[in-house]
Amino acid sequence: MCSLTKTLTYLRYSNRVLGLSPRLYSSNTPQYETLAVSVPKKYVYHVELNRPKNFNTFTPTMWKELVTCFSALSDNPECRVVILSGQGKHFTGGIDLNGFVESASKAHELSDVARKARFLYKMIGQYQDGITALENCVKPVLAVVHSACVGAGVDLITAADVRYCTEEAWFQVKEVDVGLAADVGTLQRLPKVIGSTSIARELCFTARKLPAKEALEIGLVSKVFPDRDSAIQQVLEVAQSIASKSPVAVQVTKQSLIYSQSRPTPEGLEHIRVMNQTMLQSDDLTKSAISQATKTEAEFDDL
Ligand SMILES: CC/C=C\C=C\CC(=O)SCCNC(=O)CCNC(=O)[C@H](O)C(C)(C)COP(=O)(O)OP(=O)(O)OC[C@H]1O[C@@H](n2cnc3c(N)ncnc32)[C@H](O)[C@@H]1OP(=O)(O)O
Repeated sequence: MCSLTKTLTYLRYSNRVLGLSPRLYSSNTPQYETLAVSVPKKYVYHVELNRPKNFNTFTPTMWKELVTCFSALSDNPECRVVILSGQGKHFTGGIDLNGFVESASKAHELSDVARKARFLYKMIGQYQDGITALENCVKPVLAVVHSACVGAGVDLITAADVRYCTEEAWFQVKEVDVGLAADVGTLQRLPKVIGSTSIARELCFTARKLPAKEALEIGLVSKVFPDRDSAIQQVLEVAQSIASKSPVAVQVTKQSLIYSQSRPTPEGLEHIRVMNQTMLQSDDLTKSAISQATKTEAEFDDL
């Protein structure tokens, strides 16, 4: 082996062992089996569902990796905003039906109803955690959907902060068609996201395909782009704009929105009051004020 090949082999090996990838904007990009993480711009992380040959369907590994990945990004001071998209033909075809049948059939190996129930209760909880990981991540998550977003995909994107899609994208709350009541978030989040229980219930009961145009009309997505590349490019600009602002202000804003979405207003007000009795003392406040007054860009410390 020539010395250059040896060096490259060593670098690839040490990066893999250390969980690092040689990226320009960060020294901190762990890789996963079902998710690809990159850092396209400073402070902007891109998470891609990475099972393109299987339409990015959700496997037991993917549910677990969503938790690990979004929890790591939440804790990563170099990350200020996350873009979530899918590789390949579709954003996602939902849960991997073969894997799901296999996992669920493990319950049937148990002889007693209480033990079967406990097994399934745990499994559903683990899957719910994979979706809720997006909400628990204090950095804003911007989802970009192209082509199909089926079943678990809708659960996933309704836990994101902002949603965008391409013109040929479509959404389907498919669960009733496969004999399930959706149980990892759509029933709880979709009505709040679109602000219409009537439309949400119609979509959940009928499992009809919702095209991009209608998704925009009902407020499921903020904007529709011609194709995936232009969508990612434009959303990258939104992400950079968010990343340029005080991470204290942005992250506490997300925490307050999430906390308040399922609580009465007085509780939300108390929560932000307690948060801001500390956060208003941050240097970010002064830096932002100076930047606004002088029309200059502020540099904020990592958070
Ligand atoms: C505790 C429970 C937690 C979560 C539960 C979540 C529930 C769900 O996610 S419900 C939704 C489940 N998904 C589906 O029902 C997928 C339905 N499939 C489709 O809509 C389409 O196949 C497609 C994903 C949009 C892809 O369309 P297209 O590009 O036209 O390819 P096809 O020819 O339809 O499919 C090719 C091949 O892929 C198989 N396949 C598609 N999706 C899945 C899947 N989710 N799991 C397993 N296999 C899937 C499809 O059956 C075809 O297989 P062949 O053997 O080639 O026929």
